[in-house]
Amino acid sequence: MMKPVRVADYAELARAALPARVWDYLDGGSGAEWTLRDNRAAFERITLRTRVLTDVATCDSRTTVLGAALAAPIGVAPMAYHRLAHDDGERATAAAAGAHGMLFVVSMFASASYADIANAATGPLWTQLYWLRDRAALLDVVRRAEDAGISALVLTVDAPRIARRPRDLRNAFTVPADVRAVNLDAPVMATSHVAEDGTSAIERHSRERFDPSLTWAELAWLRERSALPLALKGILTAEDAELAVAHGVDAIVVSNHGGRQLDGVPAAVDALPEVADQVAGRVPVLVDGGVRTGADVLKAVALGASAVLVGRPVLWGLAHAGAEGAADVLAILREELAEAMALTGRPTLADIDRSVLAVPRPRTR
Ligand SMILES: Cc1cc2nc3c(=O)[nH]c(=O)nc-3n(C[C@H](O)[C@H](O)[C@H](O)COP(=O)(O)O)c2cc1C
Ligand SMILES: CCCCC(=O)C(=O)O
Repeated sequence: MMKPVRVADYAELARAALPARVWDYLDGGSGAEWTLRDNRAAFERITLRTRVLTDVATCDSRTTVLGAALAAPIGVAPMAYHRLAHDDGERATAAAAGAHGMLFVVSMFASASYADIANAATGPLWTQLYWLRDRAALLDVVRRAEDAGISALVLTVDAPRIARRPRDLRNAFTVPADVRAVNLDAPVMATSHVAEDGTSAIERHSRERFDPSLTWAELAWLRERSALPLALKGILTAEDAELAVAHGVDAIVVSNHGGRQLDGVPAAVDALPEVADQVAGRVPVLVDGGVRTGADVLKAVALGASAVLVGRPVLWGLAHAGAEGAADVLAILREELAEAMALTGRPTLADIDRSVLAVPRPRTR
């Protein structure tokens, strides 16, 4: 292939670089992958209203989210095991995000230590958590993150367990022995590496270790033990957004886990207005799922997002060319966002409101 010029170009490069079963784990979704497809289709249904002659000589995409100063309202979504994509793993991702003034949300299942990631980082780092049955192990991860200077916690709430993902079931997917979630103690992790026909080790592992009995009231347990800001990731309704604010959460990430949890929930960008309207600016609202172009970022901001998170494309870049590939993916998004701002006549993020959105075209499917 010629030099990649669109984020989507990196998908084919990554597929060619990775073993099929690893590609399937990164690329795949749950069920019939309807929600996975709709995350993209929903962005493509939204058309834009341009304004002209507004002086777009300088377009400023800088913003601050939970104290993190960003060059653009873009971050890397938490994803497990970046070393599946490239040996340099999360250290490369941290360098790439930092090079573009973007946020990196480190997964609880990162394959590099928080300390090593922080050493490679030049920008803000948050970390994602799953609520483990073993509270001591959960707290241990929080302490490691705090010690490394991580500045916010993102609790994922759409995964009381990891959903059935047909590709991983067919492949009996296991995490390779040399790729480890090193911020979790070995005994906690053991089952992720054990093969068993017709099962996914990740799904099995989540059933053993994640605590599905978590309720709103118990969030206080974590708040009492860490002073870091707390975001909830995986909110899709106004009701849960209101509960999150009522429980003192500092930010919300509207997400369907990249179409990897309940198949049949709406596209993330379609759920965003409901959540943003309910929250009404009380806390920042972020969104992830299907962001592949700078215009997608602009659409999300118009619908009320303070920032977007980008998942798979960062791993595509890593798989193709390590830190350089991941950095190029982020560079393309940043350049395309600046272009979308200029060509819609919105030179600042504050100018990007719903007036930039045309009435969505009717669905044709
Ligand atoms: C390979 C992979 C691993 C993921 N691991 C995690 C994780 O450890 N924790 C989490 O909260 N979300 C995880 N996610 C979900 C992402 O944070 C994010 O919601 C999703 O990938 C965004 O959609 P996109 O890939 O279409 O950009 C993972 C997604 C992928 C593709
Ligand atoms: C046990 C690791 C879970 C990673 C995850 O959230 C995903 O694959 O979507």
